[in-house]
Amino acid sequence: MTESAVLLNKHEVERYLSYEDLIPRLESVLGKFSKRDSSEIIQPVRSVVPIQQHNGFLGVMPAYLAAEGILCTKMVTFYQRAEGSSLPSTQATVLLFDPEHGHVTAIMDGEAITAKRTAAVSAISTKLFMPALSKVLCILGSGQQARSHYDVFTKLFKFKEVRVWSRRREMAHRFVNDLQGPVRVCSSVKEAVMGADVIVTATGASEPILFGEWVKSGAHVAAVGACRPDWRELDDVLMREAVVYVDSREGGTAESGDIVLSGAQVFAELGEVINGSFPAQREKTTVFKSLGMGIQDAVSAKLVLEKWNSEH
Ligand SMILES: NC(=O)C1=CN([C@@H]2O[C@H](COP(=O)(O)OP(=O)(O)OC[C@H]3O[C@@H](n4cnc5c(N)ncnc54)[C@H](O)[C@@H]3O)[C@@H](O)[C@H]2O)C=CC1
Ligand SMILES: O=C([O-])C1=[NH+]CCC1
Repeated sequence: MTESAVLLNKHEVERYLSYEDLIPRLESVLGKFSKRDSSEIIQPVRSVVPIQQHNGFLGVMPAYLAAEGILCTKMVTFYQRAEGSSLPSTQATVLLFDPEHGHVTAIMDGEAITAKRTAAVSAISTKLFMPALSKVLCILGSGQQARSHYDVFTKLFKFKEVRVWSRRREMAHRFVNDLQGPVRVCSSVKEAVMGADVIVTATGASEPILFGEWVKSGAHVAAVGACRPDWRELDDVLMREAVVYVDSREGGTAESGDIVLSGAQVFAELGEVINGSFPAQREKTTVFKSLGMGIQDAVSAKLVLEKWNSEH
């Protein structure tokens, strides 16, 4: 049956996936997921195969959303690349299935889905947790995630200043040269984050780069990197002093070095705030620790296929 599957490349997926359509679908699915009704949503924690010889990992991320009729899996590889490598560190393919009969209905690029849905979920966290009258956005990292976060954050929020730091200054300049709006390149993480209201960490770091002593009280940190239980982006001080939210409690406690190694307590899932079970503690310093979820890929892929169907 796979010969009838729709094949969509990165360019097509990018064209069909808009943040306007994606954000409400993600809010809805995260809220439902956090109710833990297994007759509605089944999504195990990602299975990860380490590729030790090559500093990489293969993750498999299945999800079934019964009410929406979505059966999906993403296969994603993520590698720790040497400085200066031009290869993407995150690459992915998404398969959609017909849940009734089990055949594949679509095979699509997952890089654009991963970039956009991760940034969209961080934007949802930011809408809920950032301090009122936030003025300064800081992005740590200058790769795919940094770019998608810049795009959606500057689209949705009105920051007066945007700063970027990258471990190689020339990469930060390259990042800024590709953008329309003004962005200040900073020479250190400390310079970039001091006084920032919203901080995005989207790096391949495996040791802390963001220290609590630099983070303004009440700021919101959307922490996207360090998706292995022995990797860190944030230090113990930040993790223990902030109110910590996650996308999934199971994912956070299995996969996040920032949570596991700091001993920080998870306050709530993002979906638990969306569905009203837990409050958004906007007045406190908050960390949203994102690991990525199969349900996020599933609703994104379904949206892409719907758009494609509407044109064919
Ligand atoms: N939470 C989620 O759902 C997702 C998380 N990720 C993670 O987000 C991070 C960024 O991913 P991409 O933007 O796709 O990667 P990328 O390779 O496009 O960008 C990585 C950035 O991190 C920087 N970097 C690498 N090693 C570093 C180090 N030791 N210290 C400081 N900076 C370092 C690079 O210079 C680059 O700016 C990765 O850790 C990746 O695994 C990726 C996809 C989804
Ligand atoms: O959710 C995702 O696709 C990933 N999270 C960490 C690396 C890839």
